[in-house]
Parts: sequence; C-alpha cells; structure tokens
Amino acid sequence: MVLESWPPSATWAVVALTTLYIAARHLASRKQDPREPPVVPSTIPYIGHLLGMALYGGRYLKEIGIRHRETTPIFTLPVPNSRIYIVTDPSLAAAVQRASKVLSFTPIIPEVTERILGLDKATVEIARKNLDPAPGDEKGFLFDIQQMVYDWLGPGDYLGVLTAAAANQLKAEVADYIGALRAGKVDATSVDLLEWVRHCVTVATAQYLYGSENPIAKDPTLEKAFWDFDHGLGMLLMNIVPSITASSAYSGRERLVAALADYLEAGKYKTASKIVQERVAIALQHGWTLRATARSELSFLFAGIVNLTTSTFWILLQVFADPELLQAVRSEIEAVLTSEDGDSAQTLALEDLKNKCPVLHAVYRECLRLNSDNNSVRVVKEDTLLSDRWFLAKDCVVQIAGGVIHADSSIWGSDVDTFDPKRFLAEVKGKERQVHPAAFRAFGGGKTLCPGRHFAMNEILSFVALVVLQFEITGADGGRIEVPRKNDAVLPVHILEPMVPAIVSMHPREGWDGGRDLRLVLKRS
Ligand code: HEM
Repeated sequence: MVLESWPPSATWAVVALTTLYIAARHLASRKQDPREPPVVPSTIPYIGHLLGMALYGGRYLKEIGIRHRETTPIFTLPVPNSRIYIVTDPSLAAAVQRASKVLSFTPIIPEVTERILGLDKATVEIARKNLDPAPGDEKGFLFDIQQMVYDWLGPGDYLGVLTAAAANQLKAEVADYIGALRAGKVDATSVDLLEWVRHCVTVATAQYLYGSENPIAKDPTLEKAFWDFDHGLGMLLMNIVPSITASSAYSGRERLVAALADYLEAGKYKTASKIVQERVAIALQHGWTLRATARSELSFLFAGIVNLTTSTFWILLQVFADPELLQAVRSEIEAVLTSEDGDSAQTLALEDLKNKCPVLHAVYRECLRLNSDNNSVRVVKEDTLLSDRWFLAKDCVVQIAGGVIHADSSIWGSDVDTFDPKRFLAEVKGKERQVHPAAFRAFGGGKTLCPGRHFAMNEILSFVALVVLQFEITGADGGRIEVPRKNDAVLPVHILEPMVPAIVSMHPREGWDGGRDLRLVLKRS
C-alpha cells in the first residue's frame, strides 16, 4: 500500500513542505524565556535575518527597527544557534551601557580583529588574555592599549599636541592643492569631493601619526590600497576564503601590513607620534612580534582616517550646498580670526572653533546624526535581566541600533530625515538638553565610547574652517550643489558614504586673506 502511493503527489509535497515551514517558523520564533524581548521571525526561518543583513546591509536592520520601535524598545532576531537582541530606545541603550560587566564588547574583539586584520593564531592567543581584569589582576594587551589610548586622547596636553600636528598637516595638504589649482595641474571644475577629502585626510593622518617615513608617503599607491581594504571590510569579516571573496580588500590590507612591518622593523616608528610609539611599546611588552604589530597599527590608522573623512565630506557638502548656511559658518570663523598690527599672518585659534562657532558645531553634530547608522555590539556573558524586565540569554548578542535611534521622529522631530542643524543649536549654546544623552550614537557609548571623539571634533572643525576660508565650492556646472543620498545598504562600519559621487567645482577664494598667511594655534595667547 505504501509503495502504491509512492511517489507522493504534488499536493502532498506542498502540504508537507508547508507544514515543515510553519513548524520551523514556529520553532524559530519561540521565546527561550517568557521575559525574552518579542521575537521578530524572518520569512525564511533561522537564516532569513542573516541573509537580509548580508544582502541589504544596515538598511535591513534599520527597516525592521523602525517598524517595531513604537511597540517595543527591544526585540529579538532569531539566528542559527543564537539570538540578536536589538535595542532601539535611548534609555534602554543607557541601561545596556551601564551593565558592562555582563554585556561586554571585549570578548568579541580577538575574533573580529583576527578576521579583519588577519592576525595569526599565536597573536590572537595573546590578545585573548586578561581581557576584563578585576582590580589587582594581571592586565592583558587589549586592556593596556585601550586604557592608554583613552588616556592620551582624552582632554589634556597630549590632545592639544596631536590636534596642532593634525591641523597643520591638513593645512599643508590644502595649501598643496591650492598650489596645484593655481598652476592648472588639476581640473577645478570636476572634483570628486569625497575623493579629495579622502586624499587629504589619508596623507595627513599617516604623516602626523607615523612621521615623514610613513609607508604611504614612501609609496603613494598604498593610499588606494587603504580604501580597497576599507571597502571590503564586511567580506573580510565573513572570512570565507577572503583572498578570493574579498580579493581587493585582502590584497590592499596585505600590502599595507607588509609596508608597515618593514617600517617597524627598520625602527622608523621611533620618529612617529608619541601615541604610536607607546602603542608599539605596549605590543612588544605583551610579546607581539613587530610584524603582528603592523596589523594592530593598521587598525589605528583606520580608526584615525575613515570616520573623519566621511564626516568632513558631509559637513563640507552641506555647508557649501546652502549659501545662507555658508555665510553663517564663514562669518563665525572670520569673526574669530585675529591679527596684531603689522602682523603678516592672521591667527586662527582652534579652541575658538569649538567654543565660539555654534553654527559650525551644530552642522557637525547634525551631519554625524544623519549619516551614522553605527551599531554598538555587546555579548551577553551570563543570563541577564536587563532593567529588571528583559531576559537576555548567555552567549547571545545585543546591538544598540544607532541607525534606528538617529531616525526616530519621536526623539528628533517629524523632520527627522531632513538636514537641519538648528536642532542642535540650543544644545550647543548650552541650553537645556532636549534629547536623551544616549540618543546621539555616532561615537558609540559606554565602555566602547570612541576615545578619539575629542580629537576628531578638533580635527574636523579645523579642516572645515580651512576649506570654508580658502575655497569657493559649487556644483560642477557652477550652480548649486545637489546633496546625494547616503548609501545605507552596507555594513555600517563607519559614517556612511554617498550613493553617488558628489562632483563639485572648487576654486581658491581670492583676496579673503588680504595677502596674509594663516597661522593655526591651539589657544589665543
Ligand atoms: C567623526 C569621527 C569619528 C567617529 C564618528 C568615530 C566613531 C567611533 C565609533 C562608533 C567607535 C566604536 C564605538 C562602539 O563600538 O560603541 C569608535 C571606536 C574607536 N575610535 Fe573613533 N570615531 C571617530 C574618529 C576617531 C579618531 C580620529 C580616532 C583616533 C585618532 C578614533 C579612535 C578610535 C579607537 C582607537 C576606537 C576603538 C576603541 C576601542 O578599542 O574600544 N576615532 N569610534
């Protein structure tokens, strides 16, 4: 009888597959604990969310987040053998940040860096040691290096030293470019603004961090290698035969690592910035080889370049796209320029950009809000009840969805998708804060808050001021600049890039300085 009904009819096959599908979907969307955050099932059980993230990047998560944020501040995405808990509410984000003992980023750092930087097994073992030491315990490499970077880049004398070095290096890059424009060596009417900012920031950062012997100064083709590496990070992270599936990123990384390794082995780091010298010293104390240290230094170069580049690009584009805004920002900057009688230079005190240019500062904040879809990631080290309410299972992942929070109209207003620096003006002018402090997520938050944020602001404001003072920028045809949409269909590893290149016309602003030089100092004397 059984054989008589074989093979099964198409109807039976459909019924069986449908039943299987419903059962799988039901199983995948079951809560592990009644207090677990609401589960959002995927169309394809178990792997659907992973596929969605792989295909649509950060936009996938953002769309789900925006759909569910009004009903719950946190939800669960089931994935094979684990769960991803997505937090979309600033108060709950702050609670995640406070629970840093049980919700921690550090356990994932060794594996992420192994994949992205291509660390060898022995070095990963060193990186795994004493990640979160209790007081009195031996401290591991990651703990020591993070502590040092947070201390040195925090407010203090060294921050001033590095800011002055970076600003003067950028000034030199801009001066070189003005020279090339005046000599007719470059086409002023067709400039890819992001490419231009990338070039200035990459060359300047390599120089102020690694000195004049830095690998990019010695071999300018490494600049392209750097951006190839950056654009393939998502694939490197997946780590499926990266030399084939992420070939440009892989070969860019390996070329940079080889050049940095030669630089370190030749002792040239002794002419680098003090912070780089200290980083190398810490790596050596913990038993890293110089060749492995080259990989860690690539990560520092990356941290110093990528977010700074795209943030500066958006700020310049938005300022020059709006004549009134340009006028406001330019007047503020010109108002803080000083010069003594008979002085052959005007002085720009970098501190004044931060404290006396509220519109510039507000544009900076608004561009970061609009273009940062950053996710802060934590691993659940033990079963946890977040805010006494939400059950989070051990070994699962929590993500604070910056892209969702930055696009939340209940926080930022109904014009949330529009560029409007005014929303930050009151805050910058020191009036009462209108939004939860954890709602601004461009620098992450809690224990992983970006250590470079003070420095980044100083450097970006200086670079923008240099360009606003010295250039006229219009659309390529001489008309108004069109601001392209951001490309959010990528893994949001840094401030998002535009969907299409912004091609502009860039001319030196003649006569603005009365023939005087521009001197950059930290503070007015
Ligand atoms: C606008 C510019 C910048 C933005 C938006 C930015 C943003 C971020 C973000 C979102 C993180 C991860 C935080 C998290 O996971 O919660 C981070 C980490 C980091 N940033 Fe920045 N960053 C900027 C500039 C810089 C600069 C200029 C430097 C250094 C010169 C720097 C150094 C670092 C370092 C070293 C880390 C890793 C910290 C760790 O080890 O935990 N950043 N940054």
